[in-house]
Amino acid sequence: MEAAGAEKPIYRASTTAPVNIAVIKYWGKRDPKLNLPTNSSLSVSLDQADLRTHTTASCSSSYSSPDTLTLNSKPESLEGARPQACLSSLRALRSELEEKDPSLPKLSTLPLRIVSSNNFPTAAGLASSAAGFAALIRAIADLYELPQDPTTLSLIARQGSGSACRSLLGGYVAWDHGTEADGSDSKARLVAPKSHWPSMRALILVASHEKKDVSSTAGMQTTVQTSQLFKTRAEVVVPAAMEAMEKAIAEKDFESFAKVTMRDSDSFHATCLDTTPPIFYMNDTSRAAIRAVENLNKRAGKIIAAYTFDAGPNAVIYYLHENREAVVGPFKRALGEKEGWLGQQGAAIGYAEIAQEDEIVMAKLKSGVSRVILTGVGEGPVSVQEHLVDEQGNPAD
Ligand SMILES: Nc1ncnc2c1ncn2[C@@H]1O[C@H](COP(=O)(O)OP(=O)(O)OP(=O)(O)O)[C@@H](O)[C@H]1O
Ligand SMILES: C[C@@](O)(CCOP(=O)(O)OP(=O)(O)O)CC(=O)O
Repeated sequence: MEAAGAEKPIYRASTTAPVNIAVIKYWGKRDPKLNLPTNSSLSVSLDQADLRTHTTASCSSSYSSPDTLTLNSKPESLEGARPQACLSSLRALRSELEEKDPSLPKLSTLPLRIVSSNNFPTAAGLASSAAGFAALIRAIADLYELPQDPTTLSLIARQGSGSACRSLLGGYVAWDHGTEADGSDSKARLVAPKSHWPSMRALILVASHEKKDVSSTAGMQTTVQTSQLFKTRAEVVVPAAMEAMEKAIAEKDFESFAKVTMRDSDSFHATCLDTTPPIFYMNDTSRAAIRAVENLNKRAGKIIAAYTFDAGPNAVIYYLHENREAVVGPFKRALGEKEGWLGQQGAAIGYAEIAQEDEIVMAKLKSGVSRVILTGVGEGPVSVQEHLVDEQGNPAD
């Protein structure tokens, strides 16, 4: 935290936070108010060089109430129960510090001015809420100089958006569902840091920039209420998948990682289809991506790519760096004219021939994919000195 200006100081702290894409999906709440999940989940935090939220939290007695959030240059409400739960938990932790040490400035009593920017489309199924809430919590925790570790802070982020708790850590991250009624054991856990398995990559085929029609929050509530498959998924399918996934990560066994990833995505979307009324997050473009991945695995004679889909049609395809030509090459041939290939990773990959069996699916992808993102496993939130609020307390350009 740093303070600018003497009389009425502007206190500021800034952070970036990663997007995470789950390989075992969170879907269903056992307690909607505390945002407690029915099942555990596991994700990969992605490289912030490619996808990140940058947030500055500031407070000052020169600000007027209420607290404000500016997201991508537009005002965003903080009035909902979820952001309010996060803000009051963080203020309570700061006021504990202030009570213990009366010499500390009483930041917990000052209005907050938060400015944030996502370098990717917001609310298009690219987990913006996860990176967004993780950055919000981390930036305010840094502003308040809270001593709590990321796992403890994940308890707060979870109340903003469930998947956000996993973005407080880098690498391979689990969110244990926990069993306590108050949610005190429902938090993020580091399964393995990025350094354990740094060669994991992700090719994201952005199939939609549109805001989705059924939000994750609403969709999972309807699934809990109406799906018959849901109970088996939560009680049988996911616990077995979590065990298999943790083993696959520990052993850096990509084939197992991929099998579990694809099966879990299929299981989650089957549960959505089993909801009344049914929820369709995947579209023809998504299904073409599945076929393309199946075909390239068949050609390789082993599993070298794994698809997964969140609550939207975008495909995330995990693969290892050593297989980049075989996995990404055919997509580059078909989608080379789309935005997203110019970065270091995309430029290094050659154009592979499109196999005959891929011609139809690649044509579908060509018409349905708007851009690609090449990224990989990354680190957790990082404190930065670049502030989005200037020394006078105004949003910086
Ligand atoms: N940088 C940010 N800071 C604070 N809140 C954010 C930020 N970015 C996104 N959000 C919040 O998250 C909301 C979008 O969440 P939503 O769940 O609809 O989409 P998504 O996260 O992209 O998709 P999904 O979670 O299903 O993958 C935004 O409307 C906003 O309220
Ligand atoms: C399909 C998912 O991406 C669902 C994410 O749901 P959210 O975390 O957005 O839901 P809320 O807790 O209601 O905010 C799967 C996942 O990320 O695990």
